[in-house]
Amino acid sequence: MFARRIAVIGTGYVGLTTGACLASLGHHVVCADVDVAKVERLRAGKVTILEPGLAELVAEGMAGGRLEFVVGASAAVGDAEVVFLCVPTPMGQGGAADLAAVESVISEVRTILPVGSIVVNKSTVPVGTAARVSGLLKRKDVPVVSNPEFLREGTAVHDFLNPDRIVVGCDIQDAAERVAALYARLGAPTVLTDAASAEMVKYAANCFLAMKLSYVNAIAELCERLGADVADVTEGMGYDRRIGQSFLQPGPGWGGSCLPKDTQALLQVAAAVGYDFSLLQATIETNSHQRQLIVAKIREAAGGRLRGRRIGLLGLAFKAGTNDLRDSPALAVAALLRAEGAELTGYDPGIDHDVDGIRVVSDAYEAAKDADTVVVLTEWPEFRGLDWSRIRELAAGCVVVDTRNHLDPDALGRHGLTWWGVGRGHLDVGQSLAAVI
Ligand SMILES: NC(=O)c1ccc[n+]([C@@H]2O[C@H](COP(=O)([O-])OP(=O)(O)OC[C@H]3O[C@@H](n4cnc5c(N)ncnc54)[C@H](O)[C@@H]3O)[C@@H](O)[C@H]2O)c1
Ligand SMILES: O=c1ccn([C@@H]2O[C@H](COP(=O)(O)OP(=O)(O)O[C@H]3O[C@H](CO)[C@@H](O)[C@H](O)[C@H]3O)[C@@H](O)[C@H]2O)c(=O)[nH]1
Repeated sequence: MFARRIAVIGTGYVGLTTGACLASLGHHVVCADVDVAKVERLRAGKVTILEPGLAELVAEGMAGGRLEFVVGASAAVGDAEVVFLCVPTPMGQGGAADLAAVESVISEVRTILPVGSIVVNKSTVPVGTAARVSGLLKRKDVPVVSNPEFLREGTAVHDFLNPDRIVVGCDIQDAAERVAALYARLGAPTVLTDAASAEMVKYAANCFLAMKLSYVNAIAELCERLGADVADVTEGMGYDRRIGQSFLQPGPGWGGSCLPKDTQALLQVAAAVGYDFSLLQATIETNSHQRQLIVAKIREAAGGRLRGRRIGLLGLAFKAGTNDLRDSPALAVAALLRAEGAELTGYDPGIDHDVDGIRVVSDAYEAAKDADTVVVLTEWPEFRGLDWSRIRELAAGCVVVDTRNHLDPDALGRHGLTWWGVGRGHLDVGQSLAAVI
């Protein structure tokens, strides 16, 4: 393998992981960000996002002289052979992806990119963006390649180094092959395609995952109304290899920094070409409805009203293993509870500051203290091992609403608590789950 000189623009979840992992594969990487304080922290070896193994890889790369951090894209690209764009593409007006950061980097570096270098788009961008970036670059010698990233937050390093697949798209085959070669050591299946198809893979995959989750949340609601147990239903579905066991866990709705914006963006892209993507629209609406259903469940658990009720929230991040609060379903549910007059105290292992009107405390017991209802919103493993008899003593009420079906219902029942899951019925004090379903 040839070590390449690589620039990575943007040092967030994707950029920092890409930079540190490519350095660990032997490449020489310069990472750039506009956020001066972030660059200073990274230079001091401080990684503030919660990603297992990332701080260690950053330290290793810096110590080995293969990874450095600079302020501003122009300071990174001077002698780069390959330039990765890992900047945000947030939801813009009307739901379309906002490409301002991508465009700003291109206008910053277009005249100083080395002859024959390659621009690689790793940010999630709508079909046609590679062509648009090419047009902005006005550099016939610099191909633009689409190489979408599929890592998940909380397992970013693992996912980057053990990908299910690498997708590389460019209308110039040689450029696509040069980018694919950077990952050769990973031995992953590689899809070499045109730029538009590579861009489409990313949205098609994320929207499919969102659709799977909305579907399973709808099935969970039906299970609840019909007296079936969604855990057994999804297990039974998942053994079918065409369906698979993963992404079948019902919850308070899907969220995070990607699925919500990417579903909206594809909807806009579809509308722009005259296609009414009602399946995707329903996927989004079902997700928003799921939050209402969860709030209705908490309201019922709290005795039919939320005004003045104290609700103890366990988990605030959009899923376990991350301290990312962007588009967190937990915060969306919390906002609805607050709008109905509930008083919220919350605990999350990754969060140490108050958020959106939620008084954030430093452990689960403090969150449960005096709570009329305790609600699990994020599936942190530590919640399984809580001392439920202590929670029973501290809380004012005795219902735990487990929106992730994460806890052991029998363990709660043994300590005088009533467990309410999603799509699994209720477990009242002294009952075992088998008795109610
Ligand atoms: N977070 C994920 O799990 C994930 C996974 C796959 C793909 N993506 C996609 O990757 C892209 C980046 O996502 P992220 O979560 O890493 O974002 P992020 O917000 O964590 O990080 C983006 C970084 O880019 C920096 N930045 C913004 N403008 C810049 C500029 N002009 N020059 C240099 N730096 C600049 C920001 O300061 C920030 O540090 C998005 O398109 C996202 O959809 C994200
Ligand atoms: O069975 C499940 C699985 C997930 N979720 C929820 O779905 C959301 C998204 O989860 P996940 O996909 O693990 O999070 P992300 O880190 O946002 O990763 C998604 O978005 C990234 C950014 O595009 C992609 O790279 C990843 O492949 C894609 O999984 C979260 O709210 C989860 O709690 C469930 O409710 N049930």
